[in-house]
Amino acid sequence: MAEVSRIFQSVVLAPFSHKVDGVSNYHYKLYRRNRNNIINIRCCSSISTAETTKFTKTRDIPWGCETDSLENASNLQKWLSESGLPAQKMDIQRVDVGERGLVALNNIRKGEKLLFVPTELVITADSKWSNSEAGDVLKQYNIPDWPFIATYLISEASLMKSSRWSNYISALPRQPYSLLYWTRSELDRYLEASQIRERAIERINNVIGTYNDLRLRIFSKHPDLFPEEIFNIETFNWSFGILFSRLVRLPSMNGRVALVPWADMLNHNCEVKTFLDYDRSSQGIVFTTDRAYLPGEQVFISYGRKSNGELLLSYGFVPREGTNPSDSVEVSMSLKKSDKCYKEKVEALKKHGLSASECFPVQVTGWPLELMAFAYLAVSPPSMSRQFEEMAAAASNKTTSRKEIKYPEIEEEALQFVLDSCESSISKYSKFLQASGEMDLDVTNPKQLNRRVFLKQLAVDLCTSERRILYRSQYILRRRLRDIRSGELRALKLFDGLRNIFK
Ligand SMILES: C[S@@+](CC[C@H](N)C(=O)[O-])C[C@H]1O[C@@H](n2cnc3c(N)ncnc32)[C@H](O)[C@@H]1O
Repeated sequence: MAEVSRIFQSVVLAPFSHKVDGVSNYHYKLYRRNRNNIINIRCCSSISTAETTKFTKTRDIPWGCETDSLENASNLQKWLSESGLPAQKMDIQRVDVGERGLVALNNIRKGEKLLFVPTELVITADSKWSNSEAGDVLKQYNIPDWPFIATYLISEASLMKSSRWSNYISALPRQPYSLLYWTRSELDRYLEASQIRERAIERINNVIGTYNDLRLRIFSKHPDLFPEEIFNIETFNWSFGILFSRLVRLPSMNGRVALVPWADMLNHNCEVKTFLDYDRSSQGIVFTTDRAYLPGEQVFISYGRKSNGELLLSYGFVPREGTNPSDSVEVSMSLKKSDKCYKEKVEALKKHGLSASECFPVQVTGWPLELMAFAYLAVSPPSMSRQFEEMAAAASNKTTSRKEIKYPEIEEEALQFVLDSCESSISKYSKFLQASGEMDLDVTNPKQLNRRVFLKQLAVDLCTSERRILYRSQYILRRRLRDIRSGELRALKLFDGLRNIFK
């Protein structure tokens, strides 16, 4: 939900390399409404690193529910009202976008505050542990909020009815949607063209690294409090999947991260700007509507200004093409190894925390200053070596002054370099999109087929939207280059004309 996924990258305990000694293997069931069709998926999946694919004993997640279960949602609703949630103007219902969601019961005005979930009904790193001994041990280790809450959630879930959160946990999806649950071969097969594949692999490895760190440092020393049957990579994948798709950062609570039961039934809409926050006057979690809703309409919030790739990564869905104003595509750019100044340029980039290959986000509306600075550096000749440092600094977004740098003498080459990078990306997307019709011919297992159809559809939606942005950039770049070249041609003609006069 609000801007949390990126934070994870910096807070997980990830001193571990990508070497993994345990790999997860799931059996799970997915029921997914995709646009107008319901696709039913039941399959087995595994998460593995590139190097290792070791299958361990299958362990099912014994808590949570199907992603569209209304029965569990109504038990949650009942428990929340009994626990102090005020009467609501919304109800959990089956919806077209997001399977379950909150639907207006009455007219809701624009600018109205909704929800008022009391802080006692919110899960944070300060929540009371039902197993207080386990909580006390974990607190001694100074664990960051994400892995701390992930462990808390598993601990509470394992206590089933004895946990005060049992009605909440029973209404959480047993298999939340996100790229965390795609196998390595699925990521390679469907997302090869998109940079989001790298982010997904990094995230999967971070979760495994975090779990391994907790296991080595804490769980193995307290097996009575953290038994492996409960605290294992499968349950950690589940709890991190829940956090990625439901945790919110509350700006008015000093940026605390929290799981907010009931509020986390709200689905995302790219056009909506309102988000969840703590309201000091009512001392509850609220959001203020930025449009009116009629009874029966689904109410939405914003999970943050995220690209389609980021939404797929954390939440497992891709908005309809052209509906996400925050959509962007990561374009990869690399220095040429044959560059005479390759070493000096790499050195300059290194000083600013960059490497010879970098990715930059491109939007329909344009590209960042950093991308142009990297392009200038990539094409600059040895005679400009004194400017390498300045270019590398501007390519890194760490500089405080985000001044646009311009080198008219190499602008054409730099734009051509950006165009080449976009075109090489476009060809990867086109290759995938062309082949996607034939991709499933080799499927022999019908159960796998449904999953493949579903994942492929998500990948096709993502790749189509990312390629669309690149097409737009290609158009703008070609026009700029044409203008520069025709300007040069005019200047050349003028020069020739003058020369003829003086002759
Ligand atoms: C915070 S939960 C929202 C409640 C969720 N629908 C449920 O029933 O538990 C986030 C999940 O809802 C679904 N979702 C939210 N917004 C969506 C959208 N615009 N399109 C499709 N699915 C969406 C995704 O599965 C996502 O992982």
